[in-house]
Amino acid sequence: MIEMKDVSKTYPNGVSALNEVNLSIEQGEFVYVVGPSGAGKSTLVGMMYREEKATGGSISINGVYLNKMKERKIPHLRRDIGVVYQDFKLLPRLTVYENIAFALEVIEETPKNIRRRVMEVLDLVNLKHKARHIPDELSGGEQQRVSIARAIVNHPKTVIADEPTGNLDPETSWEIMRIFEEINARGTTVIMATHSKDIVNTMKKRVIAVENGRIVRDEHRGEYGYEA
Ligand SMILES: Nc1ncnc2c1ncn2[C@@H]1O[C@H](COP(=O)(O)OP(=O)(O)OP(=O)(O)O)[C@@H](O)[C@H]1O
Repeated sequence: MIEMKDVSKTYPNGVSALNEVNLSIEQGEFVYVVGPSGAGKSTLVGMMYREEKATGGSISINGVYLNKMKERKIPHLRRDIGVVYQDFKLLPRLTVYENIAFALEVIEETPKNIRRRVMEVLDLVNLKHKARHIPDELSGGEQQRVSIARAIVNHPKTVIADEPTGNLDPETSWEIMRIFEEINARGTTVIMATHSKDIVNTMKKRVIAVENGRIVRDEHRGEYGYEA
């Protein structure tokens, strides 16, 4: 469960990006975060994995309070939260296999378990045949599938995605969304900031709308609510 109580964020330059936000997300939910450009979506989801630190209020994930967390504990937190970015953030010199295995090597999994688990997630995203390729040899959609595989390889309880289809064409975006649906169906919480009206309106999930750093709407089976 993720809980935010009166969470605010003012950046060092004085920009107030979030204002006393309250929200609660249960394990296993699928939540879209929508809103105009600059509304505070990235700031909101970034605070859930301590990419951004709140300047007011409290955030907890499964009972762990993120704003009190010491910097050295952050890698530990990230083991339980998978993150997917708009621009994939794959390591360019490593193969697909190595990009995914890396997350398991740092926690000193046995080579046998690493191999089994990497092949399992590659199978889930349908990319076993590209295991030995480097990111540059893949399409955008394939690179995003690798980054999703990397995000879930540790069996995180939560996956946070910040505009994961922002760089992809509509058809490829739907392939990516089917993978997120599958991940969510297995019990993982999925929280996704997006500008995709089509996806939000078709999928009928919980929708949280942010405007000027405040939550202005929180609906189950919600709509995008803005022009695309
Ligand atoms: N590192 C930063 N330093 C200062 N201001 C920032 C920083 N990051 C974001 N902001 C400001 O905070 C506000 C919220 O930005 P944020 O990126 O969270 O919005 P967003 O809804 O994700 O926008 P977009 O849809 O364009 O990605 C904006 O006014 C933005 O300019």
